[in-house]
Amino acid sequence: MHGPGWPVARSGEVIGLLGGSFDPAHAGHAHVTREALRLFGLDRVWWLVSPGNPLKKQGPAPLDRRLARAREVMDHPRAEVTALETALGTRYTADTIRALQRRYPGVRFVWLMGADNLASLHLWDDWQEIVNRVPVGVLARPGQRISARMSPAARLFARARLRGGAVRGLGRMPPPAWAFVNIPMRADNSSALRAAGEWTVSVPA
Ligand SMILES: Nc1ncnc2c1ncn2[C@@H]1O[C@H](COP(=O)(O)OP(=O)(O)OP(=O)(O)O)[C@@H](O)[C@H]1O
Ligand SMILES: O=C(O)c1ccc[n+]([C@@H]2O[C@H](COP(=O)([O-])O)[C@@H](O)[C@H]2O)c1
Repeated sequence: MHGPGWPVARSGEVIGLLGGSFDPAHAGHAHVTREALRLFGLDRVWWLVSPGNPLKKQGPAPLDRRLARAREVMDHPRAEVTALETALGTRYTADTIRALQRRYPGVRFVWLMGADNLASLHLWDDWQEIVNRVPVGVLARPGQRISARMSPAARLFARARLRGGAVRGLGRMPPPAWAFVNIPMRADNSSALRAAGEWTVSVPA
């Protein structure tokens, strides 16, 4: 049983987790979510709208505002926008995954991310534990394919990489298992939207 506000998942379901600042959410996030649902054999995807990326110095826009925008952008029956990290009181991904596995026993979680995050995964707290706890699905992003494939994480876990048709079974593979998919890429990014003044960090009066 989960209290109000906790997304529902049945035992045995495969749930992709897309963590991010979503400051603001954009069509690139929605695109990678649809591709992940299609390619990795996922039942659903939950967006984890972060209280704040632990590696970023500047805090993001208020959570409620980011959640509202994310819900406008992501409209899919099998995708859900959540503030789970705020509810769980976690900020680091390893802590979030441990907490979700405790709260949802029997549910299979898959960590999803763009190629830029694979390139810097080795800087995350307990990053090897993340890869050893859940399968990881990586989606191509412009300018990041080579840095991601040459990254410390890709090298250390080279033997755990799935290829070809095996990628479809990612969610049911025992970790460590990861896949990189060469989807049609979209250049959307939140930094550009902030720089263009389309998303101001200050709270509206
Ligand atoms: N266009 C995109 N293609 C592939 N992956 C993406 C794309 N945009 C975002 N992602 C992935 O979605 C997740 C959340 O991204 P995030 O909220 O940081 O957006 P962002 O556009 O990367 O933001 P910023 O420009 O502020 O760094 C990350 O794993 C990121 O790699
Ligand atoms: O756990 C960490 O050390 C860690 C370091 C950097 C980023 N992350 C997570 O990576 C996801 C993408 O972050 P961002 O800010 O690039 O959208 C988000 O869920 C962050 O919490 C996690």
